[in-house]
Amino acid sequence: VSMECKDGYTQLNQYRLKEDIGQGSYGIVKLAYNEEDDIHYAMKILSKKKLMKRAGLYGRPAPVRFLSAQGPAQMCSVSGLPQQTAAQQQQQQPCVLSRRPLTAAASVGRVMMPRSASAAGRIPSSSHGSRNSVTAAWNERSQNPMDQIRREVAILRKLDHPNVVKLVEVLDDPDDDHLYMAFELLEKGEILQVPTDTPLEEHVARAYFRDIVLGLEYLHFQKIIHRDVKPSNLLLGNNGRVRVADFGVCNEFHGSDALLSNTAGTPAFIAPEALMQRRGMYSGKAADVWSLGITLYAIVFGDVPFRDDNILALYSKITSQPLQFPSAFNVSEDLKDLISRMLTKDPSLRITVPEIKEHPWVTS
Ligand SMILES: COc1ccc(C(=O)/C=C\Nc2cc(OC)c(C(=O)O)cc2Cl)cc1
Repeated sequence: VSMECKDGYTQLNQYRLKEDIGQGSYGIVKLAYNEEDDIHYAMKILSKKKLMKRAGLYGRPAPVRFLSAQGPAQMCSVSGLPQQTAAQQQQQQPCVLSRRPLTAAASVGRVMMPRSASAAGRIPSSSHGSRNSVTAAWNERSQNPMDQIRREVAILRKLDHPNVVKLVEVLDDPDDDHLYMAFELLEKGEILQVPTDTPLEEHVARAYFRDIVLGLEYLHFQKIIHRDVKPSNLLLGNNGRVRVADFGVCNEFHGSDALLSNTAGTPAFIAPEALMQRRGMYSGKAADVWSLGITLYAIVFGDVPFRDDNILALYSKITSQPLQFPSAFNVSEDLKDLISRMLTKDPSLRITVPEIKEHPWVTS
């Protein structure tokens, strides 16, 4: 992997890295021009050091930071959480968990709550929320983040479906702190930035939704739970087709469903059963359906159904607040019926992917 600068651009083997086109808890995504085939790709760039720090396995633990698209990262004291603006919450910007106990789950962006964290977000004193809770979370998935990345790459390599992103190449130079993942470029990017005053019309939402359901059905068939379905992980190509992206917190399972116990994903999209006080194991497939329901609601109404600047209030709404539709929108009864069935709080009563495929709104 040779890195050099050519008139301001970074050259990475045959790829010329250009502007940033994506950003998230994982790192950044840059537009990359491949000089060998004269084609543009999406180059996801991960920092190994950052990954190791996040897992508390490398040097000083990363401080708890809230990276928001707007302002600079603000340090937050462990005792209290900074009030996140709703927009920041929606920016789904990441929060980096440190080894130190969090009084409440970080409200913005994707969180990996150690198994021991209760819905209150407070990590019970018994676990001290120190290394053991973070490594408890990682143990659930793997000993260290490089294994996690290797698993993510192994999963991506085996996936081949029109509604799942296509990993083309991985560039990993042991001497370079960065890991590069080249994906086929989906030229139009995220299907919708939420919140927005200009949500999708029903027929557009239906076309995208059909693609996403087929992608999710394929993942579940491949025994993978995505665990972070949300608009920013749904990418649109010039051909009008949508692909599911970002397998950074996905789970592989054996048998007919994953039985999950930790909490992962983006707060506004996390299923109620994953947040219950005395939660047992819960179905991975049903939790993906919930996130898909929040996503469908958001692309049609322009915002998520449950939102609060305070993470604990948000979790309380997700688990207890009845679903409401904004009266200002005139959407079909079929669509409201489908969303209601996907956002049924009891996972055992929630609609399943096969049933979604047969729903009148999807087939109409
Ligand atoms: C406006 O034009 C735009 C065209 C393309 C993009 C774009 O591609 C953004 C993110 N891309 C990705 C992110 C991923 O994870 C977080 C993964 C993955 O790990 O699966 C794969 C891809 Cl491709 C953005 C704007």
